Amino acid sequence: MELLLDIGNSRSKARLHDVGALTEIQLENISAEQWSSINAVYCASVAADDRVLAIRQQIPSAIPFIQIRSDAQAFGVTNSYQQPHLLGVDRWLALVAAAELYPNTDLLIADAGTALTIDWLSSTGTHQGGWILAGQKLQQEAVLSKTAKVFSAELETELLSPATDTATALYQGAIAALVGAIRQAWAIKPTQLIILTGGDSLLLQKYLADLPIQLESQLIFQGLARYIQPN
Ligand SMILES: Nc1ncnc2c1ncn2[C@@H]1O[C@H](COP(=O)(O)OP(=O)(O)O)[C@@H](O)[C@H]1O
Ligand SMILES: CC(C)(COP(=O)(O)O)[C@@H](O)C(=O)NCCC(=O)O
Ligand SMILES: [K+]
Repeated sequence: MELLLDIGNSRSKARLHDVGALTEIQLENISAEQWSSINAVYCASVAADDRVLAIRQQIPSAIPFIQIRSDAQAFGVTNSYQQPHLLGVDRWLALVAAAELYPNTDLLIADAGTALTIDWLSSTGTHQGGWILAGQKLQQEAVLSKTAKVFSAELETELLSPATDTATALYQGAIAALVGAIRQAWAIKPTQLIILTGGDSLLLQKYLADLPIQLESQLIFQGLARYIQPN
């Protein structure tokens, strides 16, 4: 069994990997018995090194800790960055997993977390580049932090429509930015499929129902799993 870690800028997520099956788990809930059957930890982090260090301290030191980095090429996927290691490892792993799940298919991959990333992957496994923009919360926080009279509220709306109060206007503006960017990406370079992942993927899905969307909530973990070395 292996422990897979996805350390994002907002939160850390963990899965136990057992012969291909992924089970959600909280690091602090892993029992002594479970630790004893974990052969290795595979970690993908886009967060600061001190976050990784703090997490590492919760892991028995005898277990090998393998930190995955973006490659120029692996598993039939080619990175488009001139300096491949600078592509976020979460974006890299999403490409690796998507190429395996949807072979011979050109894809747009949108990862809606702290940031929204949008990446194009050709049917032959070549990353063609992508975009980074502020995610749902950051979109709102940017406006809140630089204005005096805008305020927010806990909201959920079903449709995008002209808003007639401040909090809804801010919320819908944020959703429109994300949905708009995904639609714009698809408009300038359409693909057979759009894969949505990340904490806000479910939220965004309902505003994109007319597009060929596939939700893949475990994409980063599926990418990490490809790096598991046989014992
Ligand atoms: N259980 C949850 N806990 C925290 N955030 C969640 C949860 N479910 C969905 N979200 C949404 O997911 C977003 C974070 O997405 P995630 O992909 O985990 O980000 P990151 O990888 O950048 O840490 C939050 O902004 C929030 O809107
Ligand atoms: C763009 C990101 C911040 C997204 O991270 P997340 O929203 O998942 O926390 C991350 O992939 C990153 O730090 N990338 C490095 C820069 C790049 O990909 O070009
Ligand atoms: K992201």
